[in-house]
Amino acid sequence: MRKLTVALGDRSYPILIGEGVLDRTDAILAALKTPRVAIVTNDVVAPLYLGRLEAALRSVDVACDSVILPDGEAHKNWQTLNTIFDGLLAGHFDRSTTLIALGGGVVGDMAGFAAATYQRGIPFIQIPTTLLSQVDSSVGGKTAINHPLGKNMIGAFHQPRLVLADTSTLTTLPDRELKAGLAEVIKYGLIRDPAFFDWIETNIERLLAREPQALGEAIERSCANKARIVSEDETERGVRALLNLGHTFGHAIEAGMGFGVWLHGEAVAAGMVMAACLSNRLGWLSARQYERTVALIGRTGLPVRGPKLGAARYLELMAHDKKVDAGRLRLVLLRDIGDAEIFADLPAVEIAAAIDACCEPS
Ligand SMILES: NC(=O)c1ccc[n+]([C@@H]2O[C@H](COP(=O)([O-])OP(=O)(O)OC[C@H]3O[C@@H](n4cnc5c(N)ncnc54)[C@H](O)[C@@H]3O)[C@@H](O)[C@H]2O)c1
Ligand SMILES: O=C(O)C(=O)C[C@@H](O)[C@H](O)[C@H](O)COP(=O)(O)O
Ligand SMILES: [Zn+2]
Repeated sequence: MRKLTVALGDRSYPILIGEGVLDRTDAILAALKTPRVAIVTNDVVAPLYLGRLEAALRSVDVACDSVILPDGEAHKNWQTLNTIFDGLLAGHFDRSTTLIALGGGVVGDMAGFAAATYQRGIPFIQIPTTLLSQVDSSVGGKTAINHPLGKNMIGAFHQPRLVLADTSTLTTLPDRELKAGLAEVIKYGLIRDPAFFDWIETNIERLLAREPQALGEAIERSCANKARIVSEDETERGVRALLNLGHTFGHAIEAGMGFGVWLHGEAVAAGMVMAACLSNRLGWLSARQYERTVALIGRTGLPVRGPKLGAARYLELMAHDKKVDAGRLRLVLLRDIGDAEIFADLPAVEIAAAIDACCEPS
């Protein structure tokens, strides 16, 4: 088992990574206020892992109920969030209850937001079961739902008490979802960890073949990068914005195509290509490093081009980005592989040209 800590003073919490950590009731018990939990999951994950988690909890006398959400990004909205509140209220869950998110990033973001707001805030635990959620969304306390006009527009920062990333759950994950998770793994290399980028280049076939040792290392190095950034800047006043590389373009793709058509990781992959292309056009990222970026994303089987929505539509959607400051669009761009920076006041004509250059031909 691998263990990391997100260092946030008295709100610090452990991330346990490894095969079988879902059954680590000792860690769960240590994170509970009282032996009562509500598990939030979805109708794909429940038949796979809910019974096992419930049995483990009951074996140590923890009372548990569950709320099962419909699967998918299209359901990351108010209506589904309300079903969590309905379940919690109907079951007379009080403020001493701990909520457990069992599933991918959609379940984690929604359960986390429910925990942040139910009776003004209850503790929660993340048990991520997709690669993307194990390397990114379960760590750091960003919780949210979507709005038709934009991604994650309504949410809160609310840190979990514990993250249990059981790598054995990845055996049931579809290939498309595994690749989507690798987009966020590549992101860490691009924004701050050039040695990790080199390692991914060397090991991408092992990752795609789901070699446990390679996946474990990728998850640990990703979480270590994220934990460090979150510890430095919990609420995105500065360096945390770098975790948004490719996301301003990517969120436009997700909203523009309709939530769930492009997976988050796929949209981020195409968005990172756009960000790298713009960085190259502006003279910051060398042609060689731009080519390496596109090549690695392509070898992963992720899209290296966005859908042809038209640059004007992209820019319209990107204007809703949460990094917009007093009406000024801000984008994360690359000076080099492993060296990212946030920029404002970029020429719109250059942004549009990069989008056009990185979209599918009509
Ligand atoms: N909070 C954050 O910091 C953060 C970071 C990155 C992404 N996100 C959000 O996370 C979401 C994407 O997360 P995701 O990629 O995990 O998608 P997801 O939650 O939709 O899960 C992907 C699919 O895999 C299924 N699934 C989950 N675990 C499985 C398993 N072990 N075996 C088989 N199927 C399984 C899910 O039911 C779903 O159909 C987006 O909404 C994105 O905005 C949040
Ligand atoms: O944790 C963060 O900070 C991130 O930006 C991680 C991203 O991968 C994630 O997709 C996040 O939800 C995007 O944040 P948002 O604030 O743009 O919604
Ligand atoms: Zn993301």
